[in-house]
Amino acid sequence: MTTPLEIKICGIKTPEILNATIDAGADMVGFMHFVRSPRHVGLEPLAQLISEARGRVQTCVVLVNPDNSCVAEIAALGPDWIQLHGPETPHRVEAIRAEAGVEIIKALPIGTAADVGNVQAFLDVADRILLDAKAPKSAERPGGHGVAFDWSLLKALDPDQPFMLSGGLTPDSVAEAIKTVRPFGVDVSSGVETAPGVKDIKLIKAFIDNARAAL
Ligand SMILES: O=C(O)c1ccccc1N[C@@H]1O[C@H](COP(=O)(O)O)[C@@H](O)[C@H]1O
Repeated sequence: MTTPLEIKICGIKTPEILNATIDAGADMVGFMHFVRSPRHVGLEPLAQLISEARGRVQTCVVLVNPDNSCVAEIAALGPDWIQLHGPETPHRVEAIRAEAGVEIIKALPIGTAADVGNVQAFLDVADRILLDAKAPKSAERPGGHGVAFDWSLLKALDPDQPFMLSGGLTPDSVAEAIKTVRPFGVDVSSGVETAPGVKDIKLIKAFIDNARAAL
């Protein structure tokens, strides 16, 4: 399925929210498998969620610097994508892609012009690049803080290079983000929650509707 804008709703934990998100028109759903996240989903519920979503929406499991056994466990569940959201090097991303046999989204933290310069090194080893805000220094996890970054930094990117945008997007800011940055896709977690890890279907629907209306 080709869509002009790919919309990913991340941090889904329950079948109710999964089904409502699919009904609302998301292109991809993300499941966190990282114990320090308030959106963490263990292996058993993860298997059920992926199975329920299969063929209805693209599925993505978000991992942070996973070891080989974690990669193998997740790959065995058959997600469409694995998102690597930690300090994985290009070499490690390439190895995980080969080991898992699953398409890879590499998330990269953006806070400075030098961070934008890092993107180039991942273009050949990841299937998609996701640009996210850099986590606060004291943070216990590298993403999902609901913090935006300075989108003007992205002017330094090759305009023909597709990327997904995340970091503090909300139903109120997503249209402006799309018009300003022209990303291939958008990704949200905190901005469609009422508390960390608690998704709200009205906010999810508003995010998707506002993103589609921005095109
Ligand atoms: O959501 C988390 O808890 C999380 C933990 C570890 C790595 C990534 C995480 N979330 C991802 O961060 C971006 C942006 O999230 P937000 O919209 O700013 O809350 C998104 O890809 C989340 O999946």
